[in-house]
Amino acid sequence: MKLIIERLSPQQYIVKLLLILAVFIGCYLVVAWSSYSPFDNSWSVANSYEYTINKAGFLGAWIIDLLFTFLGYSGNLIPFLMVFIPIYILLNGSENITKLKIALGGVGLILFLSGVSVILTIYFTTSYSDIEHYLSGGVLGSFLVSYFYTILGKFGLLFFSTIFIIIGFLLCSGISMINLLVRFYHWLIMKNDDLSIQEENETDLALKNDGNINKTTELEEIIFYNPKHLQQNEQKASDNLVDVNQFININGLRNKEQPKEQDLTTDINASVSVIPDIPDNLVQQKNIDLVPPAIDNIGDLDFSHNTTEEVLPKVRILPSQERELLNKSVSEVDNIQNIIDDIEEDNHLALEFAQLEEQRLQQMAKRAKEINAEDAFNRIVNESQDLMADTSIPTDEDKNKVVNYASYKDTLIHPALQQKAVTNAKPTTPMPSLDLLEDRPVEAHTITKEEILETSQRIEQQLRNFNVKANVRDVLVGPVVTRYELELQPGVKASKVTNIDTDLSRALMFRSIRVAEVIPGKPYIGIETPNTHRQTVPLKDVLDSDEFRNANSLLTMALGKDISGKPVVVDLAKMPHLLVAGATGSGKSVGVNTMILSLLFRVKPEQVKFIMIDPKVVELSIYNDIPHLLTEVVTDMKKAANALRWCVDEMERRYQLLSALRVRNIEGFNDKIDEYNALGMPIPNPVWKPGDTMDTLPPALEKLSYIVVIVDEFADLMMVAGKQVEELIARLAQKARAIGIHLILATQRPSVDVITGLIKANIPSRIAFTVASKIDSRTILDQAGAEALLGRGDMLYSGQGSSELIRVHGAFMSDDEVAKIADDWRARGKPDYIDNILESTEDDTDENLGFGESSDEVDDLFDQVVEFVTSTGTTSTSAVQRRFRVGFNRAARIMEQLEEQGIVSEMQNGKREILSRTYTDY
Ligand SMILES: Nc1ncnc2c1ncn2[C@@H]1O[C@H](COP(=O)(O)OP(=O)(O)OP(=O)(O)O)[C@@H](O)[C@H]1O
Repeated sequence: MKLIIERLSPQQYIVKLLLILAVFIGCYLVVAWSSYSPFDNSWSVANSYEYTINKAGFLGAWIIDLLFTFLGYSGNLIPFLMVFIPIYILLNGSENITKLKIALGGVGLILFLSGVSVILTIYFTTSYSDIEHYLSGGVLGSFLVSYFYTILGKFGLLFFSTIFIIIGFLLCSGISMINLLVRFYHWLIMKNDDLSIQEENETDLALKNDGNINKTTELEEIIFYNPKHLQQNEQKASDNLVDVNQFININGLRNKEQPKEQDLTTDINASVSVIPDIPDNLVQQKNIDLVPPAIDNIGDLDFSHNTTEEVLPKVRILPSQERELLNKSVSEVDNIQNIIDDIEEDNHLALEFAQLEEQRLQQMAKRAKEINAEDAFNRIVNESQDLMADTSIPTDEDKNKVVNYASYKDTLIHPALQQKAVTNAKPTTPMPSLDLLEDRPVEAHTITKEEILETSQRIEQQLRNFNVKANVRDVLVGPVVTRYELELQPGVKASKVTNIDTDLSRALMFRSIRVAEVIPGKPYIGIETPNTHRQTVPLKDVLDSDEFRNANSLLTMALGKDISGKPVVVDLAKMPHLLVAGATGSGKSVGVNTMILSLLFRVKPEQVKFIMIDPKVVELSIYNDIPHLLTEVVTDMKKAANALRWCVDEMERRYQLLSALRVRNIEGFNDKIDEYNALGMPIPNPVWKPGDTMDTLPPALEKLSYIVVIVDEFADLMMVAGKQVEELIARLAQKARAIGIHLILATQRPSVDVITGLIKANIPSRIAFTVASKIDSRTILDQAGAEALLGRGDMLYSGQGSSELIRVHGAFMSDDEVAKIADDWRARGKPDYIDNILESTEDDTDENLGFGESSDEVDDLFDQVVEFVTSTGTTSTSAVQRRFRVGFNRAARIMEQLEEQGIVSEMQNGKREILSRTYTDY
């Protein structure tokens, strides 16, 4: 049993002692009250007996008589109040008692008793001259009534008495009316929760005991309990020293979604990973006919737990499979030879089958000849041969070569090295189906209500040790973390809790905790603690949600699930650019893939195009040749800078088009094109010049597609061409929103030389995965928090410059799933690459790009540009570009030279200021 030792000051000791004394006096009065007789020797009556009837003696009789005389019937309350009020105070923290509280309590009691006495006098006294009134409202009631009756009347007396009773009660109890109602509401909810959990437990236990349960129920709800653990939990609950805070509202503890039947074959893979050893007595054989898991899964077993006690109490598992799997781990590895023998026997059977088939075909050919249907027969045979090409049966001669050559088919390239192992048939559905993603089972929660209540108490206790008084109000059990929502005592700053987060996580023995200072819509702060067993969030679950399906925007992307397990869906068009940063291995690539796949499930190539930049080569190359690409995945960083430059040029071109059509954005532009096409009057391209294309007349305008530029490792790009890239990105980020170009920049180096002030100022939406330090977190989000994340897709999202952070558990998908979707799109069409995206323009040769260039050489146009800048007051690189008809890079380089010479300031928030208008000074 755990003891909580509190240190008390001498004053607190005295208060406690007085309260205990009051309880004893109260008990004495209760005895006196129970044996009170109006004929006893007492203050108001004197009888002829020598002895006292009252069991509490003369004193007891005397006090009770006094109470009755002065307070009437309400005197009955006093002995009981004397017992219960001190007990209540003792249980709820006598250290909170102050003189003011005592004074208010006293006043409250007087008001309460006065109100009650008046009401009793009015309703229970037949006549004011009657002696009875001593027994109804007492002297107090009769005095108040006789004095105020003429002033207030009966109604007035009743009205004020009721108000006095309410005010008196509130003052005595020290609670606010609103608080009272809120607590009552919480109590009601808790009760419902208790009932449903009890029902659930009963169902589960019934299932466990009932051998004749029907199959569907069995498939949906097989939950095994470790009896020892249950016992421990019961013990724990009864051992709780501090009273369980009955107003804690726990949400999300139960899994709302039950696994589907088809999930059950894979269910076992997830379940066994936490079960090192299940005692035989827990294993119940059920007659479920399911495919046994592949032998590879044995490798997934997690043997890090040493005892079954550590195994969490509720585990969703299929017993027959689990036993099979465990047996296999030992026996099948040894019996590989047997398996090979089996395969050989299978091949033998296959050969026999082939021979029979051949005979059958010969007979059919003969029959076809007889009825002159040779053509039809040949066609059928050819089709079926095509179908069987992949599964042709080896002959005896080939049998020995199977291992070496069978899978090469018609090519000399090893299948592992083939870019596209299979050429898929063109899919029939208009968009890729979600069936391409794996069905991953919903994993059961392993945290119990008792654990939650115990942790709540530990959190409150630890906070109290740090002089923070707070009470846990709500608890939210999510897929990866549990959030305890605490109400801080008025006047306590949330930052006080944030400052002690490390000490708190050590004291509470959690790997890390995160303090959410603001919970939108609630007056609480949140303490997020990691769950012992984290659930994976499957991408399919998030994409298959109403939130994703019903989103209107074309550029809607799913991120994962929030703390309560609700899908989080964001709109890239509104962001309008996104910065993703996190330490290596934190889940960035999976996160970026989630975003790309969300788009690939929604958009057609003509609607959205991608430019993918991937210095790591392996991350995005899987998307090569999908029809959405504007150019092949860029891995050379010099070319990547050209791609960004192309985007800037495209942006300028689009702005010209928008202004020619007098529309404000890409949506307006596309609507206008649709409108005129529908009228049969396609709009000729207004910015076309002869020679731009082979046409002799301006070609008709087509709808513009959105362009999403994804950079997987932004730091590499910055290293190769820092200044240029920074400026290009700043220009795109500032202006590209209206014309539909959006950037997603990911980096694993969240330092200020990569995520520069200029980039941050222009990219308001950020995602931070786990990082090493608070400083890194501040670099990304402008606030701490990301250092307390748990890795593997755990992220904080801050949208459109908002300081409010949403914790999201990223969706997960395997590389195979990504490949399947990319293959699906490849089978639908070929990309239409634009040739010059990666090429540098004439004046943007390597030298001019700034790679290896000497900054000492002043550009030929330098003087003219200075004159232009100082005379017009413009410092925009694009203005220089237009005025002098040079490429962006050259113009940017000249501006840098102007900066070096102190003529213009350095770029701040995408702008430069003119520092000197008299160039002759230099
Ligand atoms: N949402 C997720 N759910 C579960 N596991 C995840 C999730 N995201 C990532 N992981 C796990 O974390 C590992 C690392 O993820 P990922 O490769 O995306 O990290 P990264 O930040 O891109 O690393 P690097 O920068 O080194 O490429 C993955 O192999 C995967 O096992």
